[in-house]
Amino acid sequence: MIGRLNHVAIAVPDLEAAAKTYRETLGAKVSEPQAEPDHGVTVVFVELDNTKIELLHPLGENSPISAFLEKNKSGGMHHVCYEVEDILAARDKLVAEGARILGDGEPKNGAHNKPVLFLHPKDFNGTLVELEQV
Ligand SMILES: CC[C@H](C(=O)O)C(=O)SCCNC(=O)CCNC(=O)[C@H](O)C(C)(C)COP(=O)(O)OP(=O)(O)OC[C@H]1O[C@@H](n2cnc3c(N)ncnc32)[C@H](O)[C@@H]1OP(=O)(O)O
Ligand SMILES: [Co+2]
Repeated sequence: MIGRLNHVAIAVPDLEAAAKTYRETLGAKVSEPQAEPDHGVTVVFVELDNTKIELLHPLGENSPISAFLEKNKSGGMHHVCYEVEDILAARDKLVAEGARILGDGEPKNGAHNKPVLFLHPKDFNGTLVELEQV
């Protein structure tokens, strides 16, 4: 069911500083900040040869990542995103097997304007998993 690793996300306390570190210290190609109000985050993508790093910062009052940054003041690994061909089929299989889909269970378009879902970290070895339909 899951295919390529689409991205690894890191929640950061200072998006501009993190983007500068990846661009200047690590010499990577880094996108401009992209506000994603429907997801309560602003994101920047670091383009690597074999995948992407998504740098995340809270946007708005009810960001789903605010509590995470409260607990992890320097930031930290937040989620992994796997690609799937059919996100509804993936969801139905996961639900049938007892996995918890976060939110209302309906896919919403993510930063790549493709449908995404999130799976509860407690069901996947303490790791927040995002699925993106490609
Ligand atoms: C623009 C879209 C973009 C894209 O790629 O396209 C994105 O990726 S958007 C990313 C931001 N959106 C989300 O993360 C949506 C899904 N996340 C959530 O709904 C919440 O973050 C949630 C429910 C996973 C955690 O929310 P919160 O931290 O407020 O809840 P709790 O404090 O009650 O945490 C419950 C339990 O889970 C542990 N936890 C929290 N976050 C993570 C994490 N990132 N990885 C692993 N574990 C996590 C937390 O420590 C609690 O565990 P406990 O043992 O009970 O302390
Ligand atoms: Co993501």
